[in-house]
Amino acid sequence: MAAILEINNLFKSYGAMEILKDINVSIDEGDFLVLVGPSGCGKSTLLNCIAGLEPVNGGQIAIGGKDMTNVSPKDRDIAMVFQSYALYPTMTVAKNITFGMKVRGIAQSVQDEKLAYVAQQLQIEPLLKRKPGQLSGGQRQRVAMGRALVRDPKLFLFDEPLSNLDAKLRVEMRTEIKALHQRLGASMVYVTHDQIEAMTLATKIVVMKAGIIQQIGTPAEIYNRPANLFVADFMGSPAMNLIPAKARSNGTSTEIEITRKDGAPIILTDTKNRDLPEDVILGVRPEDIADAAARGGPDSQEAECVIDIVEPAGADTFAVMQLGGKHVTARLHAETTATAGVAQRLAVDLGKVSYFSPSTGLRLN
Ligand SMILES: Nc1ncnc2c1ncn2[C@@H]1O[C@H](COP(=O)(O)OP(=O)(O)OP(=O)(O)O)[C@@H](O)[C@H]1O
Repeated sequence: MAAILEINNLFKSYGAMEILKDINVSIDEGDFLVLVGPSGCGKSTLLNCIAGLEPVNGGQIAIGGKDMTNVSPKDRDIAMVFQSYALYPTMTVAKNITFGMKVRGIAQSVQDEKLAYVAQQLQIEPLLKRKPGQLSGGQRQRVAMGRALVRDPKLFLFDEPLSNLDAKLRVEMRTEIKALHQRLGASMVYVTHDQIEAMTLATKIVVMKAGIIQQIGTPAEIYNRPANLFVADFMGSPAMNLIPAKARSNGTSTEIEITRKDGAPIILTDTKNRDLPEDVILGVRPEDIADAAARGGPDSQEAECVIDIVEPAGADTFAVMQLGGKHVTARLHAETTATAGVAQRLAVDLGKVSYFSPSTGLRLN
């Protein structure tokens, strides 16, 4: 199957400032690609290059198998939904949605048919006669999506479409966008700085930092096997614990030594004989540290540690302790007996940990 979007060796500068550095990404039809990264990493610039709103300084962009690098935005067979909605305030919802078709000279009967279809898909039929000023933020966002949907493009581009909505509505609209993607099977590229949005929506995630792709993968790959310390820290909330440790292999298994706040060592045995250097950063997700009584998989290893802070959060309780000179968070059951200032027996699931090089920051296992 040909890639619906293929970007090769893309470079983009503003003046002397290089913003995108050697970007290579491709997605298949039906993929939901999320570009995620901190503010200023270049994700909107990359989306604008795909849309043709920004010229590139090197490389190629192909959409639907055709080179579009130098093609004007209107001929790229894309539709874009912006954060600001960009609706015409004086037109009704129906006119906002059909205006583009009217400009392109599409027959009235086809316009009516497409309008009815997207209004039904987005459940905005009762709103068609209203003006944008008479809509809530979420309803405006739906209209903006309706305008993109009627184009029936090869590729939908979304630039932080939910960032103007309040927290509750964001979650609702996120679910709607996911459902819409599943119904339509459309190909989408979506920019966000919200790693949870990225995890929940994407079939494929691109994590960016300072104009460079750090990792491309499915949400599970990115979450379970982050390629470097940046991705490990950025994706997941609370973040992955990154604990300085010493590794010693005895030929059949690997001993991992971490230092407690009282200076005493904790030795955990990783049953895999990993080829690790002596100095490593041990990466453990909060949910992979459990109360020893509720220990998880066969690779769990127990240790005792004084808990500094206990934070009940409804379904879970977070316990914070100090290991290897770092604050370490464990996601425990709501019924945990963990108490601040008291030693607790915990189990770490070594089957799920990551190891990173302290010098390069790259994944080792
Ligand atoms: N028109 C422009 N001229 C010069 N520099 C620009 C221009 N547009 C963006 N930049 C710079 O390019 C870098 C990347 O910006 P971009 O908007 O792509 O980042 P982003 O990852 O989308 O961030 P955010 O989430 O804050 O929108 C930033 O340092 C920004 O200041």
